[in-house]
Amino acid sequence: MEKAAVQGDGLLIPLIDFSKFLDGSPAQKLETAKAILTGFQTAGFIYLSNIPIPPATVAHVFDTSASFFRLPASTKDSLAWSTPEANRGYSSPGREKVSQLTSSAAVSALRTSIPDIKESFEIGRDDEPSHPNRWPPETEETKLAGFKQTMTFFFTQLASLHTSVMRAIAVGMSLPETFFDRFVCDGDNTLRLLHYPAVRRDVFQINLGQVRAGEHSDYGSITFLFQDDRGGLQVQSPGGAFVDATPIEGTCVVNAGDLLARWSNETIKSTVHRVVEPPRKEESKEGETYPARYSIAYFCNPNFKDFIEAIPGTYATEADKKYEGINSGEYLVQRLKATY
Ligand SMILES: O=C(O)CCC(=O)C(=O)O
Ligand SMILES: [Fe+2]
Repeated sequence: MEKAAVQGDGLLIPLIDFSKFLDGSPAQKLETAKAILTGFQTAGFIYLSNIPIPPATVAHVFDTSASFFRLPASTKDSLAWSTPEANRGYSSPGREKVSQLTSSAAVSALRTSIPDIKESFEIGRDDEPSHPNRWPPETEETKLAGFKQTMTFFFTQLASLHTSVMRAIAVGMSLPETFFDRFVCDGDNTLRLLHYPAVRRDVFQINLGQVRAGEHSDYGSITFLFQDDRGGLQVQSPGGAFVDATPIEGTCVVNAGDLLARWSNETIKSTVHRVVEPPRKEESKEGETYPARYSIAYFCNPNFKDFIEAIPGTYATEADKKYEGINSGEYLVQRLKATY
């Protein structure tokens, strides 16, 4: 049986060895698929170990990301994120305020009062002529040689992992293993590099409600999240408390997004999470700083062209369907419009 990665206040996030789905016996494969589905149905979050992406690859992406964020602000600003339709480029601290508020007026009011302390860089699929990626220059000065290649390679590896995890969900649901393949084959996903700059500890005392990333749920099918060892990610329990999702070396956090919750007729949960100041290790002193935190999120979506309606087996009769069908791309753009 799998172990718990996180446990507290009625929240249990399982730690699952994904190699048992990919390379295990038929019995191990089925057991792993069921554990993955159960994790998404109960916590909305799982941790996966032994994913088929080598730790050295992930470490290299983290190093490359840190080099990007060291660029001068003017260079980063020249690559600015432009529109929800493109959803590519750089967002300076305060640009995006993730939250559960849906009116952009309410989000704007919140953004000006307590902006998230973070900057990010979004990369989409690179074969989209109408929405080109905003690649930074790979020159002597930028020290970013190989940036585009590193990121596009990682993007492709994660697109393939998306397909594999959706296969596990299909097997868990007793659907044909490749049921979701045709819905995720386009790779309409977003790789987001995240940097939470070093911040004085007292900022969190002075501004009540100050966070590194506000509470929110993700929008798409599933998100893969790689975090460094700083900590600060928290996941909301069924009782409403925020529980630390402590980093575990060699694992990746995977959470279900709102569109998968809707697609599964709410049998899968899209759980609220946030990033706060790291857990206290010793008594804090005025003026001390928390070091920078880096994370990498890969937001997966059903193909933007696809129409998403309740997965077979998640409803008994038409009347049990909780939502109308919706186009995947339109859904995402509508969600992004509210937060930028
Ligand atoms: O940085 C993290 O650990 C979480 C980021 C996140 O939840 C997001 O960008 O959607
Ligand atoms: Fe998130």
